[in-house]
Amino acid sequence: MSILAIRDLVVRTADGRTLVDHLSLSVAPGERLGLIGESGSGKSLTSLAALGLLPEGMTATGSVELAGTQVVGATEKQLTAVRGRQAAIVFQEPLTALDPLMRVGRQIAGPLARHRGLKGAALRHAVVEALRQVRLPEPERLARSFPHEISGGQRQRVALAMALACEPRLLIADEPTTALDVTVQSDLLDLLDALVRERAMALLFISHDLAVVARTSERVIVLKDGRAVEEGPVRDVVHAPRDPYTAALVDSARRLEHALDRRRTR
Ligand SMILES: Nc1ncnc2c1ncn2[C@@H]1O[C@H](COP(=O)(O)OP(=O)(O)OP(=O)(O)O)[C@@H](O)[C@H]1O
Repeated sequence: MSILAIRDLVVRTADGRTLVDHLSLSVAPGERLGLIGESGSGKSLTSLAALGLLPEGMTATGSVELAGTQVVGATEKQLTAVRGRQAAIVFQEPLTALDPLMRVGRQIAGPLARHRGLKGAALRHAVVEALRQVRLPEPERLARSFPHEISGGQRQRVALAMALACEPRLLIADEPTTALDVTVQSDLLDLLDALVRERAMALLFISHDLAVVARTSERVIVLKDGRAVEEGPVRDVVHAPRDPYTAALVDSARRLEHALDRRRTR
């Protein structure tokens, strides 16, 4: 059974505009699926719909089954039972997930206490361990910091530690490295890849960047104007795109790669 099965998902605004248009996708346990498309293609709305987190006024129809729970039309109580434990999300901007006025350690302690029932010394130990698992140096010191006192890359690792605290079976990563500079981005992708493999977690990786998706995912779905235009193993899609839109994405990724290569050899 899939950990996430989306069928005929339609997301509309209150005034009736269709932003996601009959999208179907599924993620098997342990599978890594990439969702790619340019800005505004509906990637984020799809990821939010998967967790029942669509913005106020938007409606979803169709079916979104997350670990066997129907998310479309679910109550907040039903959603709370699957969020975190079954699936967790990391966003492009880690500050979205972090409270600027709370020390990092306390923020990670929240989900750990709720989901694992830890407290006192055991909770403090688990917080440090969670920070260590996302390869943060000096986790004891870091736990005492406020989000603004640490770097962007460190903040994204903290957001990742929070998402992993409940040991979800599916991690949704929505452009998690876009706000970071290139070397930090590369380190975070390596970390994400290692964590997903170590924990045999499924991954839904969302990005506008084909090179990044190729690095993180086995299979990819190409989204354009809220519709899936192509789907297949990453290798096939990159080497022999069938849809003209995908071909254009591949072409621009190649041109960028060549330009970078030329700069490197200069
Ligand atoms: N709260 C909202 N109200 C109205 N329209 C919205 C809202 N959120 C998103 N949209 C519109 O829905 C469409 C899809 O947005 P979405 O954020 O899913 O795109 P995306 O592919 O994730 O793009 P990006 O990479 O820029 O985040 C866009 O046209 C966007 O303007």
